[in-house]
Amino acid sequence: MTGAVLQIEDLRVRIPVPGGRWVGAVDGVTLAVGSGEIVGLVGESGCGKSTLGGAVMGLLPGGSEVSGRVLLDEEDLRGLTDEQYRRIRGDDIALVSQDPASSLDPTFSVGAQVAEAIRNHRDVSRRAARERAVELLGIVGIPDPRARYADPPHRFSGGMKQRVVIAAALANDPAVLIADEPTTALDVTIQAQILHLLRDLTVRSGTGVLLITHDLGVVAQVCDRVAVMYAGQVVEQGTVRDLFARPLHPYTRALLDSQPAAHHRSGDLPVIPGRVPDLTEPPAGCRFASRCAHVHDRCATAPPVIGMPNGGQVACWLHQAVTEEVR
Ligand SMILES: Nc1ncnc2c1ncn2[C@@H]1O[C@H](COP(=O)(O)OP(=O)(O)OP(=O)(O)O)[C@@H](O)[C@H]1O
Repeated sequence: MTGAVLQIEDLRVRIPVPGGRWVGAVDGVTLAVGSGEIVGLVGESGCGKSTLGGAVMGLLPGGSEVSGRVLLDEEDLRGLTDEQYRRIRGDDIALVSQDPASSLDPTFSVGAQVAEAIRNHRDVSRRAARERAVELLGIVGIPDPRARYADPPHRFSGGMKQRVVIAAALANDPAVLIADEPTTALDVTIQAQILHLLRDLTVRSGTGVLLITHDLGVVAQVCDRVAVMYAGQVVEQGTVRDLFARPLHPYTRALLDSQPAAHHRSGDLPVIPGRVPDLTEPPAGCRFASRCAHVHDRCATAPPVIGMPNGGQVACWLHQAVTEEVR
């Protein structure tokens, strides 16, 4: 993609674990997010989604080894010092995570926290930051924001807290927002409101969003494109419309078939028979082979990434005859 605000190229992340071993949590991921675009990153627990988000945010477990490139507006973030990273975090790149309560300081008012997010990165007066914070609280749908400015987080519901977190994250118009399961802790109706809020705000500001979720229902609601991650690798990516209408990878199909029905509790995880392989010793060849109904001798060799005529990509031998290899 040209003009991507976030371009991830052949990213690999290894995390050290006891016994001198390494978890290859992200293994050769290439992915782009355009301005104002929402790209869903889906997969079961343990597939490396949060580690990928952490690599973009510069927030990985100590001792992790990273290779590949993470370009933010064409600048490679991988060479940044901790201090440089601290400066761009909350400014050029921002994070909204699952639990709004842990993102907010219980001892400060919500308004002060949004104002601080502004003053950490902008040389503005307290008064100007306060006015902007009131405005932002209004934009994210906090009723009567001037009156609620001084209230501490515990006076807000989970959904309202997440709105405050979004206000703080978008305070400085970041180029990229990493939203890691932003609605998993919320009930279904509130979930939809928060997702639509994110969609409206980021499309309007041109912020590119990487939306990490295990829930394809969330992807269907707000994403433009989606990347399906399995065992540290992206196995399929494409537009939401194409991928839902015609999933190509057997893992994508299994994920779609396993999504909890609408009446189930929100936050339920998909259930696919078998489990994600141990990423300290990933299998050679296709990593989904042991769970795949279409497994074949050739799956003992890692499949190529194949470009489809509609612009999508899939890493599966089933489609090799269809078009050309991308890499
Ligand atoms: N701090 C850590 N120390 C050791 N291993 C880790 C650490 N963080 C992640 N991992 C491992 O990296 C792999 C990918 O984990 P990650 O949390 O990125 O996956 P995920 O898809 O985001 O899962 P979830 O949806 O449960 O958050 C897993 O095998 C996990 O055990």
